[in-house]
Amino acid sequence: MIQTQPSVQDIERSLIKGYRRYIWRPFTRAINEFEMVTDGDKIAVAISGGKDSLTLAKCFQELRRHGKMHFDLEFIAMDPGYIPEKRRLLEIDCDALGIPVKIHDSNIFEASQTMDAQNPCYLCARMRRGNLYAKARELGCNKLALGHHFDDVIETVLLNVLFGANYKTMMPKLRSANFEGLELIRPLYYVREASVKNFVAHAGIEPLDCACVVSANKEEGSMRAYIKGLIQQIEKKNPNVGISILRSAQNVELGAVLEYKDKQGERTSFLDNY
Ligand SMILES: Nc1ncnc2c1ncn2[C@@H]1O[C@H](COP(=O)(O)OP(=O)(O)OP(=O)(O)O)[C@@H](O)[C@H]1O
Repeated sequence: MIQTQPSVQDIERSLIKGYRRYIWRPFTRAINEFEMVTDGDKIAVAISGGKDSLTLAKCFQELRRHGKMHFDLEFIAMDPGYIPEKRRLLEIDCDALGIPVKIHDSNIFEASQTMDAQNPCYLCARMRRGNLYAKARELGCNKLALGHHFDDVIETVLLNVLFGANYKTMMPKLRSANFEGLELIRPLYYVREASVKNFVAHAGIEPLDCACVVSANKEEGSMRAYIKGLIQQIEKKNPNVGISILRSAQNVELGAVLEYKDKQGERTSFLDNY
């Protein structure tokens, strides 16, 4: 439902005032703690049109305006083959939020379905990432910022443990293996999804939700929804469970695991040094 539209200035003010505690501070904390931005950077902010990336774009605009660092921004959106209404909504939202987005076309929806009709989502995600890196490079950027948030991070940890039989977190930043010199950053790392939802509703924006024409990522989607529900259940007993899951990635004791893999995939068993 589209609500009364506040002005861009009102939205920007609310981000650093009303949402200071829940969005602005955790955003700047992640930027500083993980050293995500340095002077001279040119950052491509990837906008899918969803609530998270729209919020991320506003955070970056405010950081450039109020922060001490000097950096450039590009706002990029890849149209993977959205239906015209979705494409239009993306344009309307960016316009209402004062985000000068550059939209480029691709046929990723169609290509991933043609190449792997059974499981197009995996391919689609990989092609999407590659496409965004390539666009960022074309625009002379050295960083690509994505809208993943705190809940994405902790859900990923549990998805990996409960369904993937591995312990892996989503990293706040990483170097691209295929695009040398490009880094991926996730500045909403400490921002809760609920806060993003509130902010976007307050801004009177109707974000794109699932714009996928396949909607075949049901399995991934339903597992993630299940994990989300699970975390909400546990939060009733332990409101800090989310932080606990996040912190678990900072407290891994190598002396108390059976085996671990290093960056090259080399395995070490506890028996090797017993
Ligand atoms: N078509 C796209 N164009 C540009 N960036 C994209 C696109 N799709 C995804 N991204 C980037 O990748 C991130 C993660 O994608 P994902 O599909 O998980 O998010 P989403 O649920 O579609 O949208 P959002 O994260 O914006 O709410 C997005 O936050 C955004 O930064």
